[in-house]
Amino acid sequence: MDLLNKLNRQERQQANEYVQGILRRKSYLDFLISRYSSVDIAGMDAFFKNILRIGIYDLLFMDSTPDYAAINENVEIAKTQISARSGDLANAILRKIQRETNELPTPDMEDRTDLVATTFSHPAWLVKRWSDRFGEREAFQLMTANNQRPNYYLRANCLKTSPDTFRLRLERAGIEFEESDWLPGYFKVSTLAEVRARGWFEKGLCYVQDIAAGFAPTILDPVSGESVIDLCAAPGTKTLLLAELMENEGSLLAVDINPDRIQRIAENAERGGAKIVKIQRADATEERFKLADAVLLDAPCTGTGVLSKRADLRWRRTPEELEKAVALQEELLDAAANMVAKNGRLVYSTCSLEPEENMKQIEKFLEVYPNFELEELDDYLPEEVLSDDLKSYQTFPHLHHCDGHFGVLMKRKF
Ligand SMILES: C[S@@+](CC[C@H](N)C(=O)[O-])C[C@H]1O[C@@H](n2cnc3c(N)ncnc32)[C@H](O)[C@@H]1O
Repeated sequence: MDLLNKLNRQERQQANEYVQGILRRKSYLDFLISRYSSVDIAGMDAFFKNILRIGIYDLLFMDSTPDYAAINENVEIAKTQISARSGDLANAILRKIQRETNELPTPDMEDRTDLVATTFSHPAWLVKRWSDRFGEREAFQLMTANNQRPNYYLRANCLKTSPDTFRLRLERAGIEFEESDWLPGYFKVSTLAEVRARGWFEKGLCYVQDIAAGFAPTILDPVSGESVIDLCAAPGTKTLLLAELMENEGSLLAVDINPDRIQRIAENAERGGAKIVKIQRADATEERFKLADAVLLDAPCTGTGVLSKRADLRWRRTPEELEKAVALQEELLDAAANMVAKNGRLVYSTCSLEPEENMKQIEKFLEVYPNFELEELDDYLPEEVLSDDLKSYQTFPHLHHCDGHFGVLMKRKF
């Protein structure tokens, strides 16, 4: 973290590109290292392995880095930071890979799951889970989408500007964008650098928010004067959209358990002019709140819908983590149900693709809480993201070209 703070903005972006990119391709890069190195990768010094990963990633996936720079710079680091011998070894490996770029070996493990996991750089348990569920072909498409550099959506902050004015700003600045027809005010861009350079984030004119992340506040549909609780709110991107939809009138309580993340809600609300936001640090499973007209539970989850932007998650999540997430979501849903006033609304959302965290979780909930009922969502969202009964949405990176999000809207009847 200290090192990151010493970098300027451009260097930070580049560091992020390397970290995310290498994490997206880690198994495949390691496969190449094991094929081209005379030293066994299992016993290889971690720093040296990372130098090789960067060098190979540079050679194969970074068009902006010339091959000679990819080789020389990484060889030099190995030489000066480790030893002359390591420099020689890095040089031999990287030069051979450069020469053979067009005929690189493909993974050839006997076990099918291992082979696919190495080829697509995903953990074996996810490969198995997704292949069983979607079939191999579609699982390949999903993993391929996860390995792409992500596009970003900018959402115009309607407390400070309008979609029309913001579109004009983008046009005048010569920033290429694609405007979504799913929700108003979302503009897809391929890089954030130019928007950052113009200071639009600091001025609160726009936020980075995937279009599918906008679905949950949209279906909660809060109006001016209502009381709303955003139960797992940090860093507050959905809170800000709620404040906008409420036209800054009413009461909007943003709750989160994490002290560092909660600070970011305050910063974002201040920047975006979301004046009605009150912030409370609390464990939502324990704290009692006044009944609200509408509650958003954007639950902590495995994040398997956002593996392109959060490449690290694929290596950190495990089946045990999935079980833990499901248990916490169940507790949070219990708590949320007791915060909704009669005739009030509850939205449950995740950025997961896993049924246990999504519809199966809701089915269990509805068995315990017959006073809640699912609502249809076609008044709010395009049918292409809705289930057949129109009562839930689920996006997939390979089908919808955005992050994978799930959500439902429930009404409390009695
Ligand atoms: C998916 S993130 C929320 C993202 C946020 N809604 C947004 O759009 O910016 C889930 C959040 O739940 C919070 N959380 C986890 N357990 C919690 C609990 N028991 N009570 C309150 N917040 C909790 C985490 O700190 C995390 O910030």
